[in-house]
Amino acid sequence: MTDLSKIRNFSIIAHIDHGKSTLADRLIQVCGGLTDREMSEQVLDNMDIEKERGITIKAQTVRLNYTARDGETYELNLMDTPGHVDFAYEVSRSLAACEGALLVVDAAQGVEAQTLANVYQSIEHDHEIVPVINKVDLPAAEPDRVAEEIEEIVGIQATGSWQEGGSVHTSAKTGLGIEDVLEALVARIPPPQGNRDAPLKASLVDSWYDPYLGVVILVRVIDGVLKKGLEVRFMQGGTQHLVDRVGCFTPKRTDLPDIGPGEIGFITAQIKEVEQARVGDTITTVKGGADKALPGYKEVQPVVFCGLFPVDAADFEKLRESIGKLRLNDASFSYEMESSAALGFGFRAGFLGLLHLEIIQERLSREYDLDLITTAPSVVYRVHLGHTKNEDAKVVDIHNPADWPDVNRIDTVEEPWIKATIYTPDEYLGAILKLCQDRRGVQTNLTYVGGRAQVTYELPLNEVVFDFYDRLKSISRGYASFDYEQIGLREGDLVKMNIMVNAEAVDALSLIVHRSVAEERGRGMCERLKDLIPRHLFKIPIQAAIGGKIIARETIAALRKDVTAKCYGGDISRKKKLLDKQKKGKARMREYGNVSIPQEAFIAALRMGEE
Ligand SMILES: Nc1nc2c(ncn2[C@@H]2O[C@H](COP(=O)(O)OP(=O)(O)OP(=O)(O)O)[C@@H](O)[C@H]2O)c(=O)[nH]1
Repeated sequence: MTDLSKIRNFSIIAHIDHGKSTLADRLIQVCGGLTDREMSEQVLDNMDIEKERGITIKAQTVRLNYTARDGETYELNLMDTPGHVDFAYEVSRSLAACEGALLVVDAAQGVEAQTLANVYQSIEHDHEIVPVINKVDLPAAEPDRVAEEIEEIVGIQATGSWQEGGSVHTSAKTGLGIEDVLEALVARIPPPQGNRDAPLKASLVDSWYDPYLGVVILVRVIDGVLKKGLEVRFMQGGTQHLVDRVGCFTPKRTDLPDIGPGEIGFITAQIKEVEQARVGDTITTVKGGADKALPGYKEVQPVVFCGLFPVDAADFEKLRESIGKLRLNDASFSYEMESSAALGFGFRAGFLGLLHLEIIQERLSREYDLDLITTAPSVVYRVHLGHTKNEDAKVVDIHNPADWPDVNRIDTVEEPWIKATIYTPDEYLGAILKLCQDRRGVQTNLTYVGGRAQVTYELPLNEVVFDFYDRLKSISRGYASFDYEQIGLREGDLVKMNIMVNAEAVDALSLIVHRSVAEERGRGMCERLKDLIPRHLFKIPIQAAIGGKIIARETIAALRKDVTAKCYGGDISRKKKLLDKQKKGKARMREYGNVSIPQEAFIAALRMGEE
């Protein structure tokens, strides 16, 4: 157990690509945590998807021993935090476990919106923030300008040398300035406080499933000592467990005799499901435990929902198994079985946000080799129902258009809103304002900082879950950054729009939309479907309707005659091949009002496209 004054707990805040992982690797290398060969792989981002998309999903912590220039050896705990708004709660729990943070800013790019959100959180946790201006080796680097920008935008000192309270200049690539980062950490980040003799209080920072160890729990001990063999109680979850392993990551897993106050480490306790080890819970001893849990616990609720269906109906069991496995490691997404006339059996799943949805979807297709159809994402609507002869008035939360109540019973509908902060080079501002305006946004602020604009909008979440982020990226050629937080429910004139093919409603294409944009969306959808559905022998009307009212219509003209009949006269084997091919094709079609709709059409129709 280390003397409290020799411990430093910190996290790294950085915008994607500003060099967080590279810097972390360097810190590990300097502290001798790994050999060169082991360093050849980036250590902190360990999932494929994280690597490819450059996003850290699960927090990992590394304990480093650093012998400083003062001759003392310090225990540095580096807490990696997920870098995306969808995981804001996990971020807040990780930050709460630290006393300080490194703020890494690219010397050529400067401060970005997403960095800001995390910095503000860090400031809220009373962190000592050490600015690190990275990539000073780049020809385009302007460390002095960026230092001024940090002062101006973030409001912390960044000019001057790090010894004077300014920023550390580094190149994580060449290794320049890495020791200065470690010295600045030791000198400027305060040591943790805690009482070894008080009842045990440890904060559950993160948990994940390990096939060999079961659920691994990352903890920050506040008071008391965590040891193997201790009977512990999870104060929020209400369960009891026997601690059977205590340790840390260096980054290799290393067993320890105990974890004392101020320290970060992991425990295992024969827990089978991450659901039982909820982030934010307080761990104490069964005997003589603490009587009050640590503040800040929150149960996370999914906010974005969508249907997940296998393209090949025969894959349903495989999908069920795979979803179950993923859920073992991620208690924040939920799912239940759903069936759709168009898409067969599948699941309705809930996510923390769009990125979370994409990650799960990608893992299902990549790790489990599943071909999936995802229905349009939906948010949770609060619907107020009036009373009827037989039923009292009541309030229901709806996240599936299929469950939308009868219009006549609906009094009012509320929808979730967000506050979005967008940070963009000037030249794209006009197009971005238009996009926000088109999505029912209400502008609340617009400021300019060093040739870039920061604009805040209040937007209905349902306008954002569609393709807002993709559109934003495409109109700003990738330069705009976007960040959001939820700001509660507001009443809205929301209606269910059905899409009918040959007079039959296609359930998978139903949407909840605001009345003001319904016609435009309906028209877009009908136009796309017209191109996506092959011609049949009869005329096919495609309609968008709200209740009984048709708001948009397209017609697919009939094929005049059976053109295939005469093409393939003689060759039997060729004809057979063709029939086989047709049969396979049929399996991927869905019948609606006698119309065969190719599977691809659903996917393409749901893509909002470049309207
Ligand atoms: N020239 C230069 N490139 C750097 C430096 N530090 C990192 N990079 C490069 O910048 C890119 C992003 O670095 P990462 O360390 O993956 O960035 P990150 O902030 O961890 O990004 P995410 O993990 O994607 O959030 C990589 O191609 C690095 O090689 C540096 O000091 N100089």
